[in-house]
Amino acid sequence: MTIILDVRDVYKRFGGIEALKGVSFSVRRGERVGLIGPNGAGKTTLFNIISGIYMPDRGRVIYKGVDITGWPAYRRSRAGIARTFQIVRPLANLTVLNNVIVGALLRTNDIREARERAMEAIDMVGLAGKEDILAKDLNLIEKKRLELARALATQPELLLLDEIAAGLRPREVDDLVYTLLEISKRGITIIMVEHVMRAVMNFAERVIVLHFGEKIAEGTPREVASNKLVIEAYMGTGG
Ligand SMILES: Nc1ncnc2c1ncn2[C@@H]1O[C@H](COP(=O)(O)OP(=O)(O)OP(=O)(O)O)[C@@H](O)[C@H]1O
Repeated sequence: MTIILDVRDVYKRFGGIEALKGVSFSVRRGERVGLIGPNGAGKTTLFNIISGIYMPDRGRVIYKGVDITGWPAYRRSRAGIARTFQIVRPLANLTVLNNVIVGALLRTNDIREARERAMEAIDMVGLAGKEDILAKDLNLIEKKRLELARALATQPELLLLDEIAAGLRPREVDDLVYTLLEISKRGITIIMVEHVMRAVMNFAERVIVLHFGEKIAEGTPREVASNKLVIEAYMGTGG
């Protein structure tokens, strides 16, 4: 199986805080990976480094065999790396369709193609029929689906989800995981940063655990859930 992403010995410091201390891992094409860890473990920082918002102090990010460590975010987006954000901020006064078209336009300048991609993405996330609703009139789960559609409209090969299940009820979490599994079946590689264990355990094939900027465990959801270091990390911080 081909490796789509290879994070090699990545370090990142913010002033006196070492947010990442030599993190390495690989992700296979089409894989579903969960990235967990207590608050402040470095998960979002790692996403920011993969998506090009931050540069690492040391280490490399290899995507599809190419060293993209120095690439700006827009270039990574065009190369097929997309992400959703922890706090969903759709353009409130635009319709669902126009919000997703804005996403699609990151990848193409052709408005007709952008519209087509947007309609496909809206369908994939289960918002078909809601194209003309204003984003501000959606409920939380619909806003999450819209955020997902905006990322999908860029036609990603690698999708980074930052706490997409936060704030949802268990039933909504399960519905969203179902949608994500369907998206994964299309061959899109997904890395999920998540505190909602119900989502990670039902979605991920493999889970990577960060704690104080270091990878402390990696394995199937069942393996990491019973890992002593992981249990101690969560108990120690209350995270
Ligand atoms: N831009 C920044 N400036 C200063 N410190 C930062 C910055 N971004 C992250 N940090 C610090 O780096 C550490 C890792 O933060 P990060 O947000 O990556 O953790 P996280 O695992 O995503 O946490 P959470 O689960 O709470 O979102 C924290 O101590 C945080 O305060």
